[in-house]
Amino acid sequence: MNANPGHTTEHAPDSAAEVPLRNLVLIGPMGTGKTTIGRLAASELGWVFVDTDKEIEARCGADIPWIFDVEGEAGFRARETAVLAEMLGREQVVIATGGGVVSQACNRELLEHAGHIVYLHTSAEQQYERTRQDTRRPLLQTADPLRTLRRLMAEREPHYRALAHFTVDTDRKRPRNVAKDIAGSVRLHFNMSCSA
Ligand SMILES: Nc1ncnc2c1ncn2[C@@H]1O[C@H](COP(=O)(O)OP(=O)(O)O)[C@@H](O)[C@H]1O
Ligand SMILES: O=C(O)C1=C[C@@H](OP(=O)(O)O)[C@@H](O)[C@H](O)C1
Ligand SMILES: [Mg+2]
Repeated sequence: MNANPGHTTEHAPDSAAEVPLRNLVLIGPMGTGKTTIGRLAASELGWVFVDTDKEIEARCGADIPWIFDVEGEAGFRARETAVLAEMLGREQVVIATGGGVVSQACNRELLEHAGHIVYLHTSAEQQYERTRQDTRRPLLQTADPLRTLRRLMAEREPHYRALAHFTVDTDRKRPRNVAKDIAGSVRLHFNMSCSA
């Protein structure tokens, strides 16, 4: 019983899980601009930027093609889950994920408890145009990368859509403008003023 009914106290949450962390997570297929736009969105918001692929490479001391070659995709996915779990525990961070993050049920579960999730979408043709000169995506080193991109999209898109709070089409849009739209959606989601 409260002996002093007029007195209010701050309610301390029972566990850290009750506190919604303010972070932004970019999901979407290869070549939609998660890495490029994530960096710009972080600078719009004044938040820290992290890219799970870069973090995996830094921790492993090897690049993604090497990890796929030596450890297989399964080895890469295990590293990705470990990095994702750690990044999602941080505040005011923009996290660019790799396109395959939604392929693992454990990652999808982690993402369900993340902050604001934005799905970057673009056509398969644009994805192909943006990635075809780059040999650092092992899953696209196939005879027909456009077909691979379409197959991966068919498998993964239901997950992108189910997880996202906000979806942006990046076709024919400048990364800077997309980043501004995303920063606006973050401010709305967390009820932040422009200077927050
Ligand atoms: N909105 C955009 N318009 C044109 N090119 C873009 C756009 N966003 C990204 N790019 C280019 O596409 C390539 C892949 O972008 P990246 O950020 O690495 O994508 P992701 O991380 O989603 O795979 C880069 O060369 C980048 O400069
Ligand atoms: O779609 C995928 O499975 C992958 C996407 C890549 O990241 P980007 O989406 O940033 O290219 C990278 O994580 C790895 O090559 C696997
Ligand atoms: Mg990337």
